[in-house]
Amino acid sequence: MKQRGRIGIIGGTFNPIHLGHLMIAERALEAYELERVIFVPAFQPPHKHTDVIEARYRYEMTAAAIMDNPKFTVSDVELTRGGPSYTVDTVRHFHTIYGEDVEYYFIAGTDTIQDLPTWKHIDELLELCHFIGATRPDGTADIENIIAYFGDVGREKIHSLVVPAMELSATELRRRLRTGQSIRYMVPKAVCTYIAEHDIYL
Ligand SMILES: Nc1ncnc2c1ncn2[C@@H]1O[C@H](COP(=O)(O)OP(=O)(O)OP(=O)(O)O)[C@@H](O)[C@H]1O
Ligand SMILES: O=C(O)c1ccc[n+]([C@@H]2O[C@H](COP(=O)([O-])O)[C@@H](O)[C@H]2O)c1
Repeated sequence: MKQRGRIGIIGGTFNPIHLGHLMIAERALEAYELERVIFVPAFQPPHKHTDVIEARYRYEMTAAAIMDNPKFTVSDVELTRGGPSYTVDTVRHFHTIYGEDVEYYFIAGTDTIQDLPTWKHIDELLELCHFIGATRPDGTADIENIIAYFGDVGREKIHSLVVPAMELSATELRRRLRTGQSIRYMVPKAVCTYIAEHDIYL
């Protein structure tokens, strides 16, 4: 039987995108032999309601961040769709575009994986894609409870990936920017330049 191609998807608010996101995408690509990873900035992240800048800026920063990696691409599907950015709608969209010969791996931090039981149409979503939970140094590294919660499907579809601990978050970056501190070496140079040129995070 022909082996199905594998595509990674990393969804996020990317407010702003940082080296933690890029590192987990690269590690997932390598560990799961993904052909490429699609970065999908959320238009309206379902679980985040405050302190989110306009989607266009977050999309453009993401495009700038991945520019030098031919295996990384960015999709505007959630911006175009508008409304709350439910992952099930996004993965359905990719299934429609690329057909059934592709397996999808949604890449996330373990903090995100902890919330999976509350996601829209999670049972359908677990049929449509795998999840890779990259360890995050915030006490949410153990996702065994979530894997067990979903039983056989959880054991088949949710995977834990140990990655180097990077104590980086967009929250911390926004805090640093607002207090005039440096974010150099925490985001790609192109993202530093973009933020400086667009006067965002004032
Ligand atoms: N340092 C990190 N290590 C591992 N995973 C991360 C890291 N930073 C973010 N992620 C994961 O990347 C995905 C997208 O993250 P998101 O855009 O919400 O960034 P964030 O840094 O968590 O943002 P914020 O601090 O605003 O909540 C999430 O699944 C998150 O868990
Ligand atoms: O589909 C859902 O119900 C759902 C609920 C919470 C988060 N998500 C997705 O998970 C990704 C990470 O979300 P966040 O809020 O940590 O940036 C992003 O792509 C969100 O759209 C999706």
